[in-house]
Amino acid sequence: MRISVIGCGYLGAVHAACMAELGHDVVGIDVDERKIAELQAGRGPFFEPGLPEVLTRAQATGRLRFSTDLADARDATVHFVAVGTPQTKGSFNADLTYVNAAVDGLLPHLKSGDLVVGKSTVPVGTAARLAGVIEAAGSGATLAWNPEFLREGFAVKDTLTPDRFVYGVSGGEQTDEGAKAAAILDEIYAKALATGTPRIVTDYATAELVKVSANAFLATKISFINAMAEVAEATGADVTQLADAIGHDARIGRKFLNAGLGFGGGCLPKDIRAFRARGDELGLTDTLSFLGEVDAINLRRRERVVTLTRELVGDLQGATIGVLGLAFKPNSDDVRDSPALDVVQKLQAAGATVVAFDPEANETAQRSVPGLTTAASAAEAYSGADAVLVLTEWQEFRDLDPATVAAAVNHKRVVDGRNCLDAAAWRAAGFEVRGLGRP
Ligand SMILES: NC(=O)C1=CN([C@@H]2O[C@H](COP(=O)(O)OP(=O)(O)OC[C@H]3O[C@@H](n4cnc5c(N)ncnc54)[C@H](O)[C@@H]3O)[C@@H](O)[C@H]2O)C=CC1
Ligand SMILES: O=C(O)[C@H]1O[C@H](OP(=O)(O)OP(=O)(O)OC[C@H]2O[C@@H](n3ccc(=O)[nH]c3=O)[C@H](O)[C@@H]2O)[C@H](O)[C@@H](O)[C@@H]1O
Repeated sequence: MRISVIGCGYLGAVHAACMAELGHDVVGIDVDERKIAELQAGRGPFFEPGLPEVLTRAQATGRLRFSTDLADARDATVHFVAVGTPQTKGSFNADLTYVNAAVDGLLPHLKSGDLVVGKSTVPVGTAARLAGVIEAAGSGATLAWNPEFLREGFAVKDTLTPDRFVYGVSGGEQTDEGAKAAAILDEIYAKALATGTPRIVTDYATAELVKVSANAFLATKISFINAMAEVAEATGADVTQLADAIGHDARIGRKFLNAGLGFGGGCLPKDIRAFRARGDELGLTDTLSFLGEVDAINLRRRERVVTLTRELVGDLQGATIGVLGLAFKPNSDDVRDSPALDVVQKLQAAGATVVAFDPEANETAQRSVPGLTTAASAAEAYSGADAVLVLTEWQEFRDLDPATVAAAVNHKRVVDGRNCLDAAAWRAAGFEVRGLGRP
């Protein structure tokens, strides 16, 4: 299959490389020349485990190319749209500027029989509108919506072996057009389907809603456990033991019950806000109002870490804080809406001197917060600190030897923002330890 992927960010670059890995002939297109240059050189433009290997392998076969020119999509018959849908400045709505521009830009290059496949996360109703735009242009191309569920840090594996495929097609699978679109997607994903991966073929609206409701559910699960952390803090209970205990119930499950600093990243926060905004437009304000609470609980955790730090050090003004972790989660260099970076900025605003280290996100964090002081290692970040904050649970921070840290800091105080440290071992090394929802 000849494929184009429009937008080569965290989603599109991985998708393009993995489609070539599956044997397809792929051109990845992005307006960002820096990203395309990095991809052409066989490097990911961001940190994603396994991506450079897949890129190098696919490029060596000649099946994967990258370009900044949308006209290079003209030889492909399937066009994945993987551009960003960020939060609109000043509102909760998804900004559809990039999706609209990508589809408009594709129109002159589409031929009869071509399939445009939306992968970006969009408000329900977007696919039907774009299908109308494509139909009106008269090329004979059609549209499917095939939402993506990959997690950063596991993006290659999640793309090649997802938990399920969802195809939103015009009128569902019963129509000729829908059946044809589903057959094309089946051919593209044949390898994963052959291993029994479930596939749900549905209409546009359901496919769009599957994506945003999955993210809303995950965000709700995290905020639920963080609400329990608040209750634990008020009562002396231990939220980690609570999560283990309720997680043994198979109906609840232990995954996504890690209390701590909460969710961030380029998706969960903006997706729950965009879902609420779409709910308002649909007259469903009350129905989705709980997502406002999910958001509020999540943001309170960031304040809580600042409060705990203030309790430990007394006055934040003039205090030196060693911060371990800047990325929104481990195994990523993504700092979009990173809870860690938010805490850093709050500490700075309160007058603290922050020295931060992240194994992969120092650079992205500095781009996002110019003037941020980053260290070349964890040891450099915590040396001389009045308190050490662990804000992203990288394995190397879990593995820190408390005695080594104790010998380097100014005061033995640690805030475990991700409940990832062995509190007893740190206390044994003389540290005052504060966690979120743990005594
Ligand atoms: N990052 C993730 O883990 C996942 C993201 N998604 C969704 O996928 C979409 C993309 O997300 P990310 O890859 O994280 O965003 P991103 O910001 O990393 O990448 C978007 C890319 O699109 C490019 N772009 C914008 N307009 C363009 C145009 N007209 N033509 C060509 N390229 C253009 C940008 O330069 C950028 O490189 C969003 O809707 C997101 O919600 C869905 C599942 C997972
Ligand atoms: O739509 C998207 O872009 C993606 O959003 C999330 O993936 P991702 O943002 O890569 O990362 P997650 O692993 O979901 O973590 C999100 C945030 O929640 C936090 N989290 C996660 C789990 C948990 O138990 N507790 C918790 O605070 C993480 O630290 C992180 O900040 C979803 O998991 C993906 O299925 C989805 O495709």
